[in-house]
Amino acid sequence: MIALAGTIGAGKTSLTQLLADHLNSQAFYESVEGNKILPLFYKDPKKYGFLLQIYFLNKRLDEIKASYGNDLNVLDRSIFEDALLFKLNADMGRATETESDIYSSLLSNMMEELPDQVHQKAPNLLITIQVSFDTMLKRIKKRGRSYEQLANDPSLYSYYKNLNERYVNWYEQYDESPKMLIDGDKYDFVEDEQAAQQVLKMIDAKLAELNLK
Ligand SMILES: Nc1ncnc2c1ncn2[C@@H]1O[C@H](COP(=O)(O)OP(=O)(O)OP(=O)(O)O)[C@@H](O)[C@H]1O
Repeated sequence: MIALAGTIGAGKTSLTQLLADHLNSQAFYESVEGNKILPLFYKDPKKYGFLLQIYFLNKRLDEIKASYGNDLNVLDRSIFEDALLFKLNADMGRATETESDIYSSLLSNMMEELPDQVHQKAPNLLITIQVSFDTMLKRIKKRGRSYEQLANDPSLYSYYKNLNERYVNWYEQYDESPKMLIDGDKYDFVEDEQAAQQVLKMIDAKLAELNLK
């Protein structure tokens, strides 16, 4: 399967739809609106940080299993990014070292590839959308989910800034599968049809290079 990656508001959900339509495959979304723990986490990250990660881990594995059937199915977020978010939260004192260790070992246990399994769990391709901090803030504001708004909680500014910065390194170090980067500032594939076509063309070329299309 193809997994999208990128910071909050990068455009993963939109590109997932665009790409699945283009490839005539299935899109898999993790419903943010139906996530009851997320608003609790934003209100009290220390209390709900670990629970939220376990919730996401479970959901992402569900998505991976559901999408096995076709190498071109598209997932709106990769399971591997959650570790980045959790590490950030742990570094901010919102999770204990024990929670962080248990999470890491659970993730690697869940994602271990077994010798005779027919389908791999890692994606065939990871597509990361990279956006500047400025774009990230604009998109979060435009989308307007109340618990994500800086106006309601100014302390989110440093959380978002730190997260955005960490994504650069995370992408460089990611080695679970082939990968590619889309410049989400340069290509506004949501508002600009021409940009959308250019992005799809780049992805097609990468899929051809990997013999997936
Ligand atoms: N592992 C995680 N730990 C903490 N918060 C998370 C985690 N994964 C997602 N979130 C939160 O869930 C919300 C939705 O995140 P996500 O980036 O998946 O979708 P999105 O913001 O709709 O992105 P896009 O616009 O790229 O589709 C955000 O508020 C994000 O901070």
